[in-house]
Amino acid sequence: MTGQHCWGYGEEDGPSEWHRYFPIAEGNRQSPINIVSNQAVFNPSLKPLVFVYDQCTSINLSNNGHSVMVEFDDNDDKTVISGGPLEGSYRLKQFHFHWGTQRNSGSEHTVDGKPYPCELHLVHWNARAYSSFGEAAAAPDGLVVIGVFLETGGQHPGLNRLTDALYMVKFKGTKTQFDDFNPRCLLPSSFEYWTYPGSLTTPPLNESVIWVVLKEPIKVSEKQMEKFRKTVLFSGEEEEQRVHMVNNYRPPQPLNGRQVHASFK
Ligand SMILES: NS(=O)(=O)c1cccc(F)c1F
Ligand SMILES: [Zn+2]
Repeated sequence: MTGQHCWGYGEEDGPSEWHRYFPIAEGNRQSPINIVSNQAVFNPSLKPLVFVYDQCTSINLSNNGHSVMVEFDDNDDKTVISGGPLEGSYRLKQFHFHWGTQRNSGSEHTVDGKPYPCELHLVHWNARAYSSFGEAAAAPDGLVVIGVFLETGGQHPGLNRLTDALYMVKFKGTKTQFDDFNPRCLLPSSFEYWTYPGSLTTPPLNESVIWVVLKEPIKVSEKQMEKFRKTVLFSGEEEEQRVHMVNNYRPPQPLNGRQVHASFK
């Protein structure tokens, strides 16, 4: 493990080892967490979430060795979220996923101890207060990540364009053009959510994220989940070992007295 370049999800370099190079791993506002639904406090002052995604410009789909990610043009306020617990709007930078080997593990957040097979993260940054994503990622109110649970059920038509393109980003460090993908199709019908102050769930684990986890999962088919599990690798094309990208999730971290708020009763 050398600095921010080399960490993973294996025995030697996985979540239990991250504290060696990223001591904030043992901080007091780490993510993910287990959400205990009957301890979440309904906060009537929380506003509805507003997703302004219609003018979004997706750029590429890539495999960064930790997840598969779709990046967006964030040079202006075309694609933002506002409302909810937020002051002002936050710009969409990228979305990515975390998943397991079968349906009883894979998500990062859990609800009453229950994991989902996959979790989508839509990463936004505070472009009003900071001049770059990097600067925002170092600030306590710099980032907002929307967490969406994926549950297995019927096929999700909107996800097919992505799962059909995964073969293009099989290896770590590969990317492919990916235009005109509007992530609104990956949102559930209800925008009810839990929210709490937390961190990135991967190194550098900055404690700069306002988490907004949607209660309603979206349904994807087992076949679509299998595409994630069987197509993309942690390893690069030049590496000897071919290791499927699975179980790229950090387990829940101590709440350390944080309050989880609910937008709903
Ligand atoms: N898993 S995660 O959503 O916390 C995350 C991961 C990498 C970079 C980020 F900006 C980020 F938000
Ligand atoms: Zn994530």
